[in-house]
Amino acid sequence: MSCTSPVIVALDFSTVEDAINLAKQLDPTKCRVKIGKELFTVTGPKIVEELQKIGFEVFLDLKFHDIPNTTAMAVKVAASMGVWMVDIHCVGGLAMMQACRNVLDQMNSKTLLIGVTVLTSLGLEDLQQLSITKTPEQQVLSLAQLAAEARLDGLVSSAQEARALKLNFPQLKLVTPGIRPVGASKHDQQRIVTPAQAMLDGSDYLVIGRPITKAVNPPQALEDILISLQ
Ligand SMILES: O=c1ccn([C@@H]2O[C@H](COP(=O)(O)O)[C@@H](O)[C@H]2O)c(=O)[nH]1
Repeated sequence: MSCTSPVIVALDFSTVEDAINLAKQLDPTKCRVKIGKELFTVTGPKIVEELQKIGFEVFLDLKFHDIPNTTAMAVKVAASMGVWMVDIHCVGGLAMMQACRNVLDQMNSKTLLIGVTVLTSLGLEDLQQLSITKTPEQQVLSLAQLAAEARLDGLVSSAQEARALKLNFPQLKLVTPGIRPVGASKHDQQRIVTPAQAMLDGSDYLVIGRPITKAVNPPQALEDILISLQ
């Protein structure tokens, strides 16, 4: 059965056992799962297969960023593993994003290609330290313009930028981490939004890690978030 829920649970774990143990508590019709750098580095591709075997659609969040050929070949391998979604950094540039789009088109792949704009852990001061004089929203919008030109399927941004992105790029799916239920710890995130507000503002997918995975009762934490969206 395919998943219609907007929630993507970030499985940020350091062992296959911990990741599978958490995934098995969740229902694949109520969320998708995301494999990030920590889990993939420790497990390699077998974790993708294991999660697919128990019914989950997988977002492989490795945020590829390299020269066009290297990035496109990495995206090709990810797509051949049957992942539902894969991401690349928009700051890799237009040619890099186009190379990734082309490789997926040549394969007739259905894997969604998503461009990371400005990480949700970054605020205005962090951008200034990087010699970026734009606000986070201005920087997100200018990277979104390039991603749209490269015909990406969507963007990773904070839900704080969702309204402006949906207005200007209605064709792009918005994947938004930095989601925090009211009262939850921010941890290392800066540009946070509640699940309900993110959906109201135009997010298509909510990436949620610690508020679910570190909860005393992870399936109940997911259920509470889904109820808050009704
Ligand atoms: O801008 C970004 C891009 C990716 N992420 C990833 O999302 C999750 C968020 O986890 P939380 O525990 O809910 O903070 C994590 O895997 C990040 O690598 C992001 O946070 N921001």
